[in-house]
Amino acid sequence: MTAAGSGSVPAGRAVHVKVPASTANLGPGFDTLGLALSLYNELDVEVLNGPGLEISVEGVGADDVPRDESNLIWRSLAHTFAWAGVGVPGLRIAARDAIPHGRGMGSSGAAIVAGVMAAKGLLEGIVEIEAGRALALATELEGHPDNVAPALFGSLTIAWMAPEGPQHKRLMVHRGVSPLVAVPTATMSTALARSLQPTSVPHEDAIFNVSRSALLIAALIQSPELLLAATEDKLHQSYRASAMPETDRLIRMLRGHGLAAVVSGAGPAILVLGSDPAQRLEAQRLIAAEAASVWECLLLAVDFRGATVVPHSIDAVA
Ligand SMILES: Nc1ncnc2c1ncn2[C@@H]1O[C@H](COP(=O)(O)OP(=O)(O)OP(=O)(O)O)[C@@H](O)[C@H]1O
Ligand SMILES: N[C@@H](CCO)C(=O)O
Repeated sequence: MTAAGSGSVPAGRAVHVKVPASTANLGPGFDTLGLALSLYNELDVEVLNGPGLEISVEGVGADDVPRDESNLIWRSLAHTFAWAGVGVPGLRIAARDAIPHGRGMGSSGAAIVAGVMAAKGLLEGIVEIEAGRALALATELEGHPDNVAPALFGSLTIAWMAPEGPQHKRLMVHRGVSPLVAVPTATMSTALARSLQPTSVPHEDAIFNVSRSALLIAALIQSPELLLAATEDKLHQSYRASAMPETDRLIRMLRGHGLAAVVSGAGPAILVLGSDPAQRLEAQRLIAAEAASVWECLLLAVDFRGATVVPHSIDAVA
């Protein structure tokens, strides 16, 4: 369905977009649960006087990002304009990236959300893009909603697919919950990780994950002391472990010390959900002692705001 908009975006219109990283699954909540984290990609987008596409990228992973129409941010922006029924104008896009690619911190989701939000800002007054539409457009490109929902709305999100499209519920997180993400130098594509999943699982494993997912919501919003039990999983991590053996080994080690460690998204980064700040410092110490050189520990806060877009003066656009 498209919005059949009329009109075009005037030259000189410019927006600034900020999108948080996200960690999906959180153990048992495969393709459903996600948490926004305080690490951000930023973007300036300006409408040119004529046709064209100029993309500049700075920061983490900049060398790997295409500068043409295969760029994920541009594809997402163009997808949103196509839904709006408005032609894409010539654009200058300047990206500053902090979210590492292919680690399980929602870099593709953030790029997609950046494109949707940039389009939303540029189309303001021409075609309005409501929150539910933004989630639908982003999910169409990402394939599953568990990263794009927290990237869009912030905090902890439950996302699910309904006949009318993806839906979400945003929840506040208990203030004791203290995330740490341990990021390795190695990467893992989400597509590869998903290819390792079986098409069906034993009924008892499904029951196991239903119980832990329900418990995990209680642990995250009310009872962080339950996080270790609540982050157990039988739906995805064991099937993917052979593709990321060091991640698997460190998670077992951390969980053996009573810490709620899980694969972050499709990996290979590790998410530790401390029930208080001291727990994640303990996780940081244990990781440094075991695997210092190739793992960077990020002590992050939960982002409660989600993606933002604001008009931007062109004088300030590089
Ligand atoms: N800022 C960006 N600009 C353009 N493309 C990006 C950007 N960030 C990520 N991408 C694209 O997304 C790909 C990584 O997506 P992938 O789903 O494999 O990993 P991820 O999103 O980091 O991890 P996960 O989905 O497990 O959280 C990159 O190889 C690149 O093609
Ligand atoms: N739920 C997704 C998150 C990564 O995009 C997966 O684990 O494949």
